[in-house]
Amino acid sequence: MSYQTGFLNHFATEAVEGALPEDRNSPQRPAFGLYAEQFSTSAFTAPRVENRRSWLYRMRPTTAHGAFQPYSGAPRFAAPDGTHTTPNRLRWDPLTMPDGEVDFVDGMVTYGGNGSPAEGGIGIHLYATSASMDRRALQNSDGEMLIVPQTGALRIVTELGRIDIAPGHIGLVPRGMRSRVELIDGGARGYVCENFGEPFRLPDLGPIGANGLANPRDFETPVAWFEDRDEEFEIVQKFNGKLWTTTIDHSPFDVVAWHGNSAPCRYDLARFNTIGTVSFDHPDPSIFTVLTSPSAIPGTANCDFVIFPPRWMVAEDTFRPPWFHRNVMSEFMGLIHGEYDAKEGGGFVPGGASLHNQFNGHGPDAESTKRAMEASVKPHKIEDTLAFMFESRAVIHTTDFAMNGGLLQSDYDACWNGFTKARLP
Ligand SMILES: O=C(O)Cc1cc(O)ccc1O
Ligand SMILES: [Fe+2]
Repeated sequence: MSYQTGFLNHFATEAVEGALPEDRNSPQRPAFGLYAEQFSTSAFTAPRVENRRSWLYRMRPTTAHGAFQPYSGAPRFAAPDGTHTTPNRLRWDPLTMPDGEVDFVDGMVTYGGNGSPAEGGIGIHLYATSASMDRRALQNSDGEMLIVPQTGALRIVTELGRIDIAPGHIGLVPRGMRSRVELIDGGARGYVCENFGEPFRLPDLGPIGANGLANPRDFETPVAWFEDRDEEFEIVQKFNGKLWTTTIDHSPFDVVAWHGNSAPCRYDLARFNTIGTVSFDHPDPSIFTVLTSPSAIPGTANCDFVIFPPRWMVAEDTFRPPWFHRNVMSEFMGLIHGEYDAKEGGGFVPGGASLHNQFNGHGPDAESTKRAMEASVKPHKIEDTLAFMFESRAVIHTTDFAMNGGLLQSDYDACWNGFTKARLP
């Protein structure tokens, strides 16, 4: 597998020499009879710094297909309808692996979301899959997909090339781009943030300076790759919250060359340059932001993707775990491996998830609080752990599966029982 490095670069790549026009985007007759197609994930007139588009040179135009029909698979891949929205703190056990052959599309399970593909917002999904997608592709017209594997490595075949992601990596597929998810080493499970808002980008660094957090050069975008297969392929399209299907008589992965800045990429979270306090107090978790999707309100994200990676804790005279907290932003968390430092009492396990919706109090469980208050604050390395958060400006609505699917823990609130009352002088 070959990659080009950099975040949002203007890349140029060809799988066959001479396929990529050098001097213009749309020659009268592209090389070898290829067809030029512009793929736009921003409005044509978006400011240059926001403008995202690529030019694809493919064996057949994407237009050659019949009408899409409603798709009847993927029974749990559907936005919440608003009837299960709750202020309660929620925590879930991991998904069980499916019986039989279930691919990435049919194995998607929506837990929550907010907004809509038209107005922005996010969809939050977990997946459990036992089979590679074969002769079919997913086109998500509603949102960009941030894929966070928890077990099992994935090969994501996209129109612009292939990326491999194992647990500890993330993959990012642009809105509207076709992709196929293949399993590299058997069954796989993980999380997906579907971003209806502004595409993810690196956060500003402010006083941190020109370097740090996720560095642009650690993002990897595939080189052009195509397959020449004259067989039936199904295209499953997510469009305005619903799934549709159509069939074409060839592989949609027939892009021989492309150039541009709207492209899939992967990132190894181990490359994250984690920054924290070297004096006192626990910084706000925004210090751990990998990628952000801004809203129209400055500094108030449609979605922040935040990680809690291995790191040194050195703060003095400080309560080191996450503090107790009520937040205008809503917080959905997952755990890739290890233990999260605010939940040492157990219950938040790899593959599981939690939701702390807008303004509902949360923070370290009683066990973590006790340990942190009694600990001697010597330098201590938090190791073998990787948690993350999808943080969003609007309430996260939950689905029927999230509330009644058998994985919701009934006793989550109890992790905050037993705090002794302060004794005043
Ligand atoms: O566990 C959480 O809820 C996420 C979180 C982490 C942190 O370090 C500080 C605040 C916060 O909300
Ligand atoms: Fe929080």
